[in-house]
Formats: sequence, C-alpha cells, structure tokens
Amino acid sequence: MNCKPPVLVTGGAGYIGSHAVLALLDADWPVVVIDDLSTGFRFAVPPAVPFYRGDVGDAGLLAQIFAEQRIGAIMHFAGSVVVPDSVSDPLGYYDNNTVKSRALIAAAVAAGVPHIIFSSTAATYGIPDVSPVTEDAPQRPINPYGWSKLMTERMLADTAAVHPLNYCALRYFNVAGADPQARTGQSTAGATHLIKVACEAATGQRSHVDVYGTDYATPDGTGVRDYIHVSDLVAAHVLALEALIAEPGQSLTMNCGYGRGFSVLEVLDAVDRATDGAIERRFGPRRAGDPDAIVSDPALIRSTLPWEPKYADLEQIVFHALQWERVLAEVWPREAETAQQVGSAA
Ligand SMILES: NC(=O)c1ccc[n+]([C@@H]2O[C@H](COP(=O)([O-])OP(=O)(O)OC[C@H]3O[C@@H](n4cnc5c(N)ncnc54)[C@H](O)[C@@H]3O)[C@@H](O)[C@H]2O)c1
Ligand SMILES: O=c1ccn([C@@H]2O[C@H](COP(=O)(O)OP(=O)(O)O[C@H]3O[C@H](CO)[C@@H](O)[C@H](O)[C@H]3O)[C@@H](O)[C@H]2O)c(=O)[nH]1
Repeated sequence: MNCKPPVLVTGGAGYIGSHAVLALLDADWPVVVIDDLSTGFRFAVPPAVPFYRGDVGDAGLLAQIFAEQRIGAIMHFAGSVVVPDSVSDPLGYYDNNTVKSRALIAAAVAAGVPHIIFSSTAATYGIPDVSPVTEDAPQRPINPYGWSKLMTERMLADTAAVHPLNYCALRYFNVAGADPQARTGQSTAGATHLIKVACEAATGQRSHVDVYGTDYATPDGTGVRDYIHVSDLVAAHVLALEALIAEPGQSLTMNCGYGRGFSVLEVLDAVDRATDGAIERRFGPRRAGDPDAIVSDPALIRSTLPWEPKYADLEQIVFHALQWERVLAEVWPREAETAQQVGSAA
C-alpha cells in the first residue's frame, strides 16, 4: 500500500510543473494538480491525475482540494514568469506571484498542510557582485519578478517561524531541456528563453536568434548563464520533499544549478552542432536588466540532498529540447486543439 500523502502541484500544467508531476508519479507519489491554464496546457498533465482548473489564489477552491484530496505537501510552481512583462505590469506580477502565494500559504496553514516547496529564482540575487553565487549573497532584485519571488520567500520564512510548517525555497538558475522520454517539455507560445528560442530557430519556426549584447565582461562578450536540465531540477524537488518530511523542524533555501556557465554563443554553437545547421545570429544591443554572468554555487544542495544530476551537460539539454520541439511541432498541436475544445465545453 502506498502511504505517501498526495502532493498538490500548483502550475502542474506548465513547463516545469508538468515535469514535476511526472517525477512525482515516477517516484510513486500521488499527485493532484491545480492550474488555471493561463500559460499551461491540459494535455501536459496525465489524464489519471486529479486536475482542478482554477486559481491558486482562490481560498475556497484550495480548502476544497485540501479536504477532498487529503493533501500532505505542496509544490508551488504557479506564477507569472516573463521578466520584461513584470516591468510593464508590476501589479499584475505582485498579484499573481506574491498575493496569490500568500493565499496559498494561508490556506495551507488553515488546513494544516505541513510542507511547501517553492519555485524561487536566481533573479532574487539581481546583479551579483560575485559569481558563482552562494545562497548568502545579497538579494537585490532588479525587476518586479525577482521582488515578487523574494517576498514569497520572506512570507514562507516568517510563516514557518510560527506555524507547524516547513518549506524549501529552490532558487532556479536557467531551466532548459525537456523530459528525456519526450512525455512533456516547454510548450509556451512566444517563449523568450534562449535555448527554447534557439531550438525554435533550428527547427524552422523562427528565422533567426537575436543575440542581446556582445560587450559583456565575459570571455566572448555575450551573457553567461548556468543552464540546468528540467529533469534534474524536478528530481531535486522530489528529494527536497523527502528532506522536509524527514526533518519537519527544518526549512531549506538552496540554489539549483550545476555551477558551470555557458555564453549565448556557446549555446547557439551547441544547437548548431546538434542539428548540423547554422542558426542565423543577429547581433544587437543588450536587453535591459541582464547581468553579465550568473552562475550558481551548487555546494549547498549537493551537501544537503542526495542529488546526482543526470543531465549536467549542455549537449544533452539541447538534444532533449530539440527532441521536444519536434514532438510539439508534429503531434501536440492536435492534442492542444482537442484539449482546448474540451476545456471550452466544460
Ligand atoms: N523557467 C525558468 O527558467 C524559471 C526560472 C526560475 C524560476 N521559475 C519559476 O518556476 C515556476 C514555473 O515556471 P515555468 O517556466 O514552468 O512557467 P509556465 O508558465 O510554463 O508555468 C506556470 C504554470 O502556472 C499556471 N498559473 C499561472 N498563474 C496561475 C494561477 N494564478 N493559478 C493557477 N495556475 C496558474 C500556468 O497556467 C502554468 O501552467 C514559476 O513560478 C517560475 O517563476 C522558472
Ligand atoms: O533571444 C534571446 C534570448 C536570450 N538571450 C540571452 O541569453 C541569456 C539567457 O536569457 P534567458 O534565456 O531569457 O534567461 P534569463 O534572462 O537569464 O532568465 C531566466 O533565468 C532566470 C534565472 O537565472 C530566471 O529567474 C528567469 O525566470 C528566466 O527567464 C541572456 O544573456 C540573454 O540576454 C539572447 O541573447 N537572445
């Protein structure tokens, strides 16, 4: 008999959340999803998983889910994720990421749900003085997105201090790639993430890739980031959940990255090698708010969790991202259409 309690995955129809659902199921955790499908896709969640289409800020719905499903832990992915949009619509971002996270935390406290894992971000560090970045580096976000996440980290810390709840805030660096079995991937329309954009260009869905800035203080002048494979990232979530359950008095805040940076040009070279192609590169000005380089120091997560990344390799990240792009182009548009028809009929 499976005695693991059901895990509520908020944003489980999105890019990272849908991988978390699969990782939890693969590890025999019962899973329940809440997602408003604002950027997610119903087809990304296996049909057998209980699915609530709704808002993570809806206290009544949350109370209903906690009672109906006997939720024992939450993985909170739901949110708005496009940094430039947070600059043009700060109140929308504070609402969706901060105010609704507050509602979720309050509902968890009211229902006695004892564990929360939260999607935080390297964007809470802003432009770091030193890279690799350790968790005790100053957190000075440079956009509302980063602030909206930092405030949620703070709410969790203050809440855990006075309620019987522990949490794990995972500060993701640059998430990329897709499920190696191509069961899910990044399906976001109009995505802005470099590896997704480059894979769309390599598969003929875009004419070119804009390279934002060539005068950064990096070896080739383009921005350097620490790309983490989404399957390794969600594996860390499952281990973090086990750690929270094992040590209920202890909360955790950890970077999620590999500790190795790649420049924009190195990423484009890797995609070219994988496809034996040559993506057109258009060199342009810097994008506002981009740091030169941001790379994680992964020492804490490596010493805290028995986490052994399986795909810590740019070639594999690109391979899986391209594999998903091909699946998405050929198969999923039909699925998406069907799912949308079902959704609108419901
Ligand atoms: N992708 C990255 O590189 C990255 C980096 C750092 C942190 N994160 C964080 O990881 C989380 C997941 O990001 P993603 O890349 O999978 O984005 P995504 O847009 O693919 O997924 C977000 C999901 O949440 C759902 N959602 C949004 N608002 C909701 C609401 N109010 N109620 C219910 N559902 C809602 C969306 O429909 C979507 O399915 C986000 O919190 C994001 O801030 C992502
Ligand atoms: O078309 C593009 C897209 C990106 N870049 C560059 O590629 C790098 C990576 O950019 P992107 O993939 O957009 O990621 P980031 O801006 O680094 O932000 C991501 O990674 C952060 C953590 O580091 C998360 O907080 C954010 O949610 C997530 O979007 C940066 O140097 C960009 O300037 C380009 O040159 N051209």
